[in-house]
Amino acid sequence: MNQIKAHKDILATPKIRIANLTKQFPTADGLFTAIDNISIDIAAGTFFVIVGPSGCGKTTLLRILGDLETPSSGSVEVYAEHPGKPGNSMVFQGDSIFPWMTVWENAAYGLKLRGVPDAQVRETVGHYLDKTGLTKFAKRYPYQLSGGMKQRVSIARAFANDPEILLMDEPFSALDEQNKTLLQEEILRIWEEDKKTVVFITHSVDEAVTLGDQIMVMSAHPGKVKAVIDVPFERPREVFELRSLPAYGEMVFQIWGYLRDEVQQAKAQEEART
Ligand SMILES: Nc1ncnc2c1ncn2[C@@H]1O[C@H](COP(=O)(O)OP(=O)(O)OP(=O)(O)O)[C@@H](O)[C@H]1O
Repeated sequence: MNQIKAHKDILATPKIRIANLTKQFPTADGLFTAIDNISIDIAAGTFFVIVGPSGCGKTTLLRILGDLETPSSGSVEVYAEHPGKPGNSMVFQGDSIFPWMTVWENAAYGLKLRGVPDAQVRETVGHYLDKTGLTKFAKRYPYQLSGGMKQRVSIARAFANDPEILLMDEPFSALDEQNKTLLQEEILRIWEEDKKTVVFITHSVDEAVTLGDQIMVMSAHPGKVKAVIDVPFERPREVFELRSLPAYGEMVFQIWGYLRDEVQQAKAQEEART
């Protein structure tokens, strides 16, 4: 269980504190180090994006933040501002909504689970279905939805749940380019409302620069922090406007500079294994 701190400690501390975090998995060949001594503080209200080559430990880190894995050593602390609210909500790539529930029921799931009064559930779910363009589809089941719409349900559910932190693992990676851009615009708009602390994994440097306040580049296995870069672009952001700025292209180029060697190293590691 992540350590949750009381409100009085919050002003003096970041929202998420990762300290000397290492994760090893037992394998047939001995211990495999997926994450190697990562330390980072994430301030409240930061849209924090993680990029790194395949297999560098991004998902493992997110799963530890989400209490789905335990650290081998070191610690992860999430500072709770509203005790009683859920610690985190996760959005994964691909299908992560319940196929037997309607859009509305899926979005309301977290709130109902913790006994939020019906009127408040109606208001909150109505708000996020509206924000994600799903109001008309509230009574549909997932099999009646496109991939982009299913991801919208997942996002509506995560925001409606109102967690301390939002964890997103490549939520748009399975979508086509147009849908991806639309969802990036939507998430920017929704996030702008209450600026929750988000940790977001992506393989796309463009997506990282479009969405993020800070970008952490991880090294190839074993996963370490290679660089943490502040993204200076003002908010609210418009995706196309932002992408037309020369400074945007320069930033993408800079992040690629950090990432390129790591991607090559990860490829070489993979080839050595096969
Ligand atoms: N339960 C496990 N047992 C053994 N090894 C594991 C386990 N979970 C993950 N790993 C290994 O740890 C490393 C990091 O995995 P992880 O899924 O966190 O990487 P990733 O950066 O998210 O990769 P990708 O970008 O391809 O999704 C990989 O080499 C993976 O095979």
